[in-house]
Amino acid sequence: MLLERINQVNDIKKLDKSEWEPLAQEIRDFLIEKISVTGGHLASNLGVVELTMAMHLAFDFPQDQVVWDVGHQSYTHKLLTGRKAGFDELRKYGGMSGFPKRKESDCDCFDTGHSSTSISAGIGLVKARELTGGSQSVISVIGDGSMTGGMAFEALNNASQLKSNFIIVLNDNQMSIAENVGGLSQYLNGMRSAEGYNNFKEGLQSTLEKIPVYGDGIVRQLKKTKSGLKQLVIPGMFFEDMGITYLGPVDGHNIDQLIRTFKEAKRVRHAVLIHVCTKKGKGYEPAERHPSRFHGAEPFVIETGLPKSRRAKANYTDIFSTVMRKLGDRDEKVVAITAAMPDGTGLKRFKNMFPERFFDVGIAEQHAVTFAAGLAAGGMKPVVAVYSSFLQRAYDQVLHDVCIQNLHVVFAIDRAGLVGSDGETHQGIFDLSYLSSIPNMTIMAPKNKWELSDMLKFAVNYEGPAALRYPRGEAYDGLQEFRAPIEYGKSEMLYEEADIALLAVGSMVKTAEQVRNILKDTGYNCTLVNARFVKPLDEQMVEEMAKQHRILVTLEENVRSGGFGDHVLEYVNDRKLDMTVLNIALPDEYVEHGNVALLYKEVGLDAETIAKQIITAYIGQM
Ligand SMILES: Cc1ncc(C[n+]2csc(CCOP(=O)(O)OP(=O)(O)O)c2C)c(N)n1
Ligand SMILES: CC(=O)[C@@H](O)[C@H](O)COP(=O)(O)O
Ligand SMILES: [Mg+2]
Repeated sequence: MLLERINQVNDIKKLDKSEWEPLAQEIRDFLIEKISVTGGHLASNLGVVELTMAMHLAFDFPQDQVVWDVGHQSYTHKLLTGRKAGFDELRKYGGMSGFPKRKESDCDCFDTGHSSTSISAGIGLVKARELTGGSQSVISVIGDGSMTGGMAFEALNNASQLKSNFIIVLNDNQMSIAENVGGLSQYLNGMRSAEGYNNFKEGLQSTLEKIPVYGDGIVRQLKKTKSGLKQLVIPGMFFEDMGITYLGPVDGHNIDQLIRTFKEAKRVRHAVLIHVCTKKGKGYEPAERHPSRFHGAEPFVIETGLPKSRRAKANYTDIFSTVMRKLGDRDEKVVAITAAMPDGTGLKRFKNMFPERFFDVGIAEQHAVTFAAGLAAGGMKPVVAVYSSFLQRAYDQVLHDVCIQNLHVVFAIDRAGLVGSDGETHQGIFDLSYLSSIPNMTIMAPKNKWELSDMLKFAVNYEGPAALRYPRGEAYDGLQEFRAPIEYGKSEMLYEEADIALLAVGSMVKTAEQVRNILKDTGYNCTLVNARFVKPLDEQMVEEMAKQHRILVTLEENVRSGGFGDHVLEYVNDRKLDMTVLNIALPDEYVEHGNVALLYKEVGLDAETIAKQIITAYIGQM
């Protein structure tokens, strides 16, 4: 086992060249075996095994610095930097993260999780190197999908001004999570076909040489120009024209070729981009065949590639998907937008049924939102389906382009709340705070699967910006008996008693039901209200509750700061209502990766902890 000899950074350099290929195979086997148990980002990692090995052979970590874009493909890097044992606890609470983490290793120089940040961070490291007189290499590794994000373009624009070495590795596997889309992807496809390019170049050269008297001279002259014939035959030469040297395309599974190219790249005295072509899922047939399915895989059976457990119940994404299809059918004005996540957001079925009304804009949340604003201004009814943590990117677009103009854009915010294994970069725990500060915005959260359906229909028929947020995972199918029509700004009374009132948002209604049962078993009366609307606040309901309750408990799966509870508290204080408010929410902290049920306990959002807190607060009122 070669992997037994890889225990710390740079151990790979002690191997004989003949051992590189067998090591690549062992790394693949290791990743497949471990991820089949823990789950994780398999396909992207299988694609960059040789690329990562070549980097570790050509550079010296931790002196040299690599920034992994998104970071979901950093597993081989982790393996080669002394973290082999961490794979048994990959993405588990207290275990190794699925993303690069500075606190985990000095070989991780920058934390990532959201896409398209690596070139900006890399430029920052380069400038810091220049200012401190360092000599290390700085490398940013970015995928073709992540390269479609606006930040990457902003950074390229800036990188072209660098006067010292900066290496950008563009890992082109023709895939985002789904197939990569758009003009850049087409452009890269053109460059990727190296054979076609080389044939064309040779064909062009021999045609030119045939021109009597002048032909040879033209060819000589062209070869002298900065990028020679390439400049002539590749339209635009986007990177070179910007002042960034382009090297490639390079076979990303050929370690020799990669090392040679890295050596060449190190000599460049400004920014250089190496275009590396890889196969997503390489070496594991199910992942090669279904790279999207194995992008972020649940535990699976290695022999078949099938998930180890089948979901018994529909999740919120499934419900959203079904209702969107119906809405698309009923109303030709309904259009759907995703930023490179047709599968994750559940828009794939809408795409298949209404391809002309479906838009995958690439990993470009900011553009997605302003594009939706344009659609709304043009009379359409756009639904932007997006994960809560990724919408953070588009705060200004929501405010400036949608809400100031009061445009009718619907935000279907999936993965709102704790998402689990992806950890702090992906927890959707800020949206209630960042959205509720924006005038004109309406915010809803469903208590169960039927309410998601009702709220989506309501939002699509409402005039103005409307957001609905729902969590990752299984849709709650309890409380079916409560299905009053959605009324703008109105909450829903579920159980009316006295003394203690629970006012819960979305996913926390289910928890509040459990809390209420615990409290009742302990001998306390307890009202339960489903908030439904986070904005506007149902002030009338709050006033009513102040009449019969000593304590009002707000419950939300969002940070406390700026969240629903904060607004309720503000109202109660402003009106001097005679009632104590207890805000149950997430603390002002980032929540790390781990199983969601466990995380709830850690942050005090589980029913038992909440019930104890309420009893303590209530007794304090006696
Ligand atoms: C801002 C943001 N939006 C969406 C995502 C979700 N996401 C994670 S990886 C990925 C695709 C990345 O494609 P690429 O960079 O080509 O890497 P590959 O998986 O193909 O190696 C997407 C859309 C994200 N991490 N960050
Ligand atoms: C790395 C990344 O951002 C995505 O792959 C994310 O992990 C997907 O999360 P879901 O599994 O919740 O769709
Ligand atoms: Mg890709």
